Formats: sequence, structure tokens, C-alpha cells
Amino acid sequence: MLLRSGAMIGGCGPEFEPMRLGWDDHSSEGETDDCTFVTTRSSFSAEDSDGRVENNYYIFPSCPGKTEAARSCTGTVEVTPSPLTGMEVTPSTPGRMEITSSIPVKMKVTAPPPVEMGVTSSLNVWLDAPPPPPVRIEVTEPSSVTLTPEQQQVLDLVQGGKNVFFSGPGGTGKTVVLQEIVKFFRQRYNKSHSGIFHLRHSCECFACNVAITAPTGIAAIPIGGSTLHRATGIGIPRRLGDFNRMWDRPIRLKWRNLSVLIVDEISMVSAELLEYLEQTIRRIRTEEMNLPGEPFGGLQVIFAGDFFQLQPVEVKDRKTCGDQFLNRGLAFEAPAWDRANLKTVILKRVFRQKDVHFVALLNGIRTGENKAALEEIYRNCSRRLPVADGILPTVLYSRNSDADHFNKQKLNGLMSREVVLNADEEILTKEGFKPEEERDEVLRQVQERILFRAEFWKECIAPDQIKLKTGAQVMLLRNLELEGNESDLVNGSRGILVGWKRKEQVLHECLQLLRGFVAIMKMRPETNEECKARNRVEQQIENLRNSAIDDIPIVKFMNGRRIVCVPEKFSYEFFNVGECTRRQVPLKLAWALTIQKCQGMSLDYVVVNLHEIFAMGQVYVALSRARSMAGLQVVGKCSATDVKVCHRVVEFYKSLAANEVAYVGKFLFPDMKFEIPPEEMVANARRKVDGRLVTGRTSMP
Ligand SMILES: Nc1ncnc2c1ncn2[C@@H]1O[C@H](COP(=O)(O)OP(=O)(O)OP(=O)(O)O)[C@@H](O)[C@H]1O
Repeated sequence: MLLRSGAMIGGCGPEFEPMRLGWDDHSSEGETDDCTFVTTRSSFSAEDSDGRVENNYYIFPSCPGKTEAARSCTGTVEVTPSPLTGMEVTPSTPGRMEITSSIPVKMKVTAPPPVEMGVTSSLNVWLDAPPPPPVRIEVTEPSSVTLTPEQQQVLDLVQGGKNVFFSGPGGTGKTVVLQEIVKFFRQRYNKSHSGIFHLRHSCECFACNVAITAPTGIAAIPIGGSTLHRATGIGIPRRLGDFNRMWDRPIRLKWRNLSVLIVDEISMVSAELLEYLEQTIRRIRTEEMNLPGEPFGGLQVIFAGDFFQLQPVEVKDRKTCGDQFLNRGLAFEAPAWDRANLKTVILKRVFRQKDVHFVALLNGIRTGENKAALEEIYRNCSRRLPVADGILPTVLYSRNSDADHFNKQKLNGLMSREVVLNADEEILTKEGFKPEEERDEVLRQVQERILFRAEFWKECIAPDQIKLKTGAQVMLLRNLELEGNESDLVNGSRGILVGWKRKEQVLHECLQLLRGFVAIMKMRPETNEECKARNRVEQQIENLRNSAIDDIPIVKFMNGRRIVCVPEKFSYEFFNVGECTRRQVPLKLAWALTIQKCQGMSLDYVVVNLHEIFAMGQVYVALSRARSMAGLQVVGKCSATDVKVCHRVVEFYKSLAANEVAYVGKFLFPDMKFEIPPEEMVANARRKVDGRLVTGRTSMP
């Protein structure tokens, strides 16, 4: 992409001359105002010669104050998205350039056309030119909506410091209200983050005070959050011991300092997960801050979601040992829900669909009260949807296998070369940390057998083999960037495969990028963003070096980002046994999606396949994604009796309507302990000493 006229690049650093470049563009792109970036000319770039600039530059946005000593020249600046992390500069609106990532952007600077109007390509001409004022890089906030009185009531309760649960059918604006809540907390905690977690003093910045979470990446994007598993640092728990990860020092300090916990799509959080999280958070905060054991350690908790929608997926295989985490129950069945003393608001006005009749039909399916509703939707929506401008409707299936079959068919229809990507898999036994001579062979074999048979190999979202072609519709399997804006690339982001790159070339570019980061570090302390980005590049280099995949796919995503999808590490650590690792490109085919993946979305054009519906809430979630009956086609046989509605949820909402709390906190599995013994939680807190995992209490500083 060519950028236009007058944007400034400042340089800094001991071994580099500071420089400022104006740029000119002969392409047809729109006008731009001046922008200020800070850049370093990395040491591997060729030096300027005879006044011409022909180099690679890395822009480090958000580093004001480094441009004062800059000098200028004119030139054409070609900004190419990094092949590694998809960094780019995009024109948001005419007249403004917006940086969409805090990660470096690779630029190619070429000399300008022949001298015009006294302007020369020599850097020196502009040496003494006064630097133009820097332009603030603006973050686009989602546009404001006017909240309805019921939505405002939620906001008022939150502002009053109450613990709140708000619910309502799909499309009633739960996510919108959460966005307003997040805005409110951003204003309250508006101090910038120093980058250091204080042990004794609280920090006033937003990120240190408010954890915005959802059980899935897709649900977390619209509210600018991260997955609950990532925020808690436990990953996807398989054993109770996995909750001990929250005692690791950085995570523990984070939870100590927090003031608010927000969880969207709470219906997908199990009672077990909520309960263990509450206990762990309470214990951490009680121990760290000497607080009496208040629920959630005194955090303000805000839960949003509709329990008539998708539920947590229970672990069915219970053959293994007693401390297995089974993800059972619904969040309101956890004793922690009861302890939290939540104020409840039920939103009633549906915004997603304008047609009140369609809304009524959907609600009849949601609660199971209108058995004829599904029939009527079949009658109206069984015809084919027209194909407009080649845009195909998204097909939703209940089962992974059906979506996979459809995707394979579409892939076979593409004429381009098929590339088979085989994952690299490895296990590392805990013994592996010891020197060879100290290994106990029998123990090692036992550990290896456990690791080879781990459920991880079949549960891992990244398959051991993926077949892809240029032109394939794909979906991302990893949260690559989750900063809460439209440029995020998250688990579930949709895109199209547009080409391939050789591994050696990607690796070479990664190394260049890393050198850029190292150069920055030599000049001044890294910012948090730079540190995160450098770690990411280091990870990519490690993953590339450990992977035998030679062709790396380039994907263009729906938000316009175009990135090289390098293999990612998908791993699971067995406490005291070792680690299973699979390295695979984080993509899957996506002509069709599963209903599970589309919770929270609004779709204009959708084909819902109701064949073999099996889970609670599935029919309702699938149909209620459609904005109108005109944009909905229903296929596949399904009768009213196949529509499953959970009676526990019906009871729960009845008790809420009657203003009773009798149903809350009554978990239905008698074998459930719901108490992690304190000595397990604390004494087994793991810490890393010299790269080895050891057990023992994590000492307080
Ligand atoms: N007060 C409001 N004014 C105008 N539009 C609104 C308002 N509240 C919500 N909407 C619109 O309604 C649609 C659905 O909102 P949202 O996604 O927040 O619903 P939801 O309850 O979270 O749905 P789901 O349960 O399916 O995730 C969006 O297009 C949103 O912009």
C-alpha cells in the first residue's frame, strides 16, 4: 500500500542517524494528514547512499517524544503488512492514517521522483526543517447507542458498585450494555499503565483494575476482552491442579490488584469452573491483601448471558483419576453464584430482529413454550436464498463432522494446488529436565505412555493434518491479537487463503524483525507493547524452527488484515508427568461453521442446517443469529421434540421472575466436592526455578 503526502517518520538510536521523512504518493489513494511515527532503521538494512533512501524501516507507533531531533526528506513510502503478524497501517477515513497495531510495521522507502518545485531527494535539504506537530493516533470507540431504561438500570447498578447478572433473549443488547459498562470503567480508571505491577500500592489504570472476559475468543472481541481461560492463566483446565497456575506470581499479582471481573456469555461457563475460580480468587486475595474472605475476594463481578443459549461442554470421559475437571453444571448452580449476591436484570426488548412476529416465534423456541413456532419458521424459510454479488450465505451445522464434510467438498471444487500441512508433535517427560544419567528409565517409560495416550491428541483444536488450497475459506484457531478492536485476529476470525510463502523466507523476515526489536532495546527500555510483540516474534521463530511445514499460508481476513499464518504451538502440560505439544498452522476450513462457533454473532445471510441437533439451546442460537426471515434459510429435518430446552434453566428463570433465589447455588452432582483443600491450592503452587518445574509454596516477596 502506498501512503500519501507529508506523513512523518522519526528515527532514533545511537548507531542510527535520527531522521524524518516526508512522503509522497503517486498512487490513487486518498489524502492523508500528517502522522508521526517513531522508527528505527534496523542494523541489517543497507546504508543510505548518495542521498537516496532505499531501506527497510520498522515503525514503532505510540512512542512520542523521539522525533524532535528528526530531519526530513521526501520519498515514497511503501508500507507492507508484516508477513508475520499482519501489522499494517491502514487509512481509516480519508485524510487520516490510523495505526492498527502496536507492533512494528515494515516499510520500504524509495527515493522520490525527479526534483519538482525546488524539492530534492537529499536528506540534507530538510535537515533544519522544523518538525511538524505530532498527530495523535486515535482509537476508534464503538459508536454510542441510547440505552433503554432496562439497559440503563444495569449500568446504574454497576456504577453503584453492585454485583450484577443481566440476561435476556438473543439480540436484547447484552453485549451493547457490556460495551457501555466497559466505557464507564475506562473513564473511571483512566490513568496510564506504568507497566509494573505494584506489590504494595494499587495501580489506577484500567487494565490493572478491570478483567473483561468471555468463555470464547469470539464472544470476547466485541467487549474488548480476552478469554476467561487466558485471563485466569489456567488455560483449559483438565485437572483441579490446573487452577494452581493462578498462584504463579504474575497471575497472582494481577488478580490481587483487580477491582472488577466481567464475564460475558456466562451460560457457557460451568458451575465447576465458576466455583473453583471463585475459591482461588478469594484465597489469593485473602492471602495477599489480608482481607476477610469475601466472595470473589471482594471483586465486583458482572455476568451477562442467556442460559437458554449454549451450555458448557461437559467432559464425558471420566475414566481417569479423581481430580479430573469435568466442567459440569451451569454457572447459577455453583455455590459461588449464591455467595456473590448478584442483582439481576432481565432485558426484554429485542433489537436484532425488527419483525415482532419473528421475535415471538424465536422466543417460543427459546423457552420451549411454543411448539408450533419451529413449524412456522420451516414454512416461511425453506426456500433457497438468492445469491447476491457472489456472496454465499454462511452455512451453520450442529456437528463438526457435517461442517467438515461440506468444507471438504468445497475444497475439492477448487482447482488450485492442494498443500498438506502435517503437524509436528512431541512429548517432553518431566524426567527430561534431568541430566541423562539421573533418569529413571522405568518412570520415563510410564510417563511417555501416559503422554502418548493423552486425550490431548484427539481433543486439540488443531488437527494433525490440514489440507488447504489458495482460495479456501478459512477460520483462525488461535487468538493472535485480542486488543478489543476491529483489527483483532481471534479464534473464529474468518478469512480467505490468498497465497503461500516458503518457510525460509518467513524465518528470514522474522529474524529481521527481531533484530529491529533488539535495536530498539539498545536505545531505550521497551514499552509493554514492544515487549509483547518481541516475545511473539521469538515464539514464531521457535515454532518455525521446530516445524517441518515448508509452505506457510497467507490469509486475508474479513477485517482486511492479511497475515502469514505461521505454525503455532498447541500444548498441554500434565502436572508432574510432562508436556504434549503439537505445532500446526492455526487454521481450519470455514465454508461452513458449527452453531457453537457463532454464538453472539448477527448474520444477514445464513443457511441453518437443523439436521441432528443435539445440544440444549442449539436450535434457538442458530435461528436467532438471523436478522430477518428474509435472510434465513432453514434446511435439515428437525421436529419440535428435537428442540431441547433445559428444565433447570426454565426453573431458574421462573425463580428469578418470582424474585426467589431458591434455585440458585444448588449444584446437582452429589459427588462434587466443590472445595479444593487449601493445602492443595497453596502448597502445590508451582514456580519455575532455573527452568525446572518444582512444587512448593510460592513465597511472598
Ligand atoms: N439500545 C439499543 N439501541 C439500538 N440498537 C441496539 C440497542 N441495544 C442493542 N442494539 C442492537 O441490537 C443488536 C444485538 O445486540 P447484542 O449483540 O448486544 O445482543 P445480545 O443480547 O448480546 O445478543 P446474543 O445473546 O445473541 O449475544 C446489535 O445490532 C445492537 O447494535
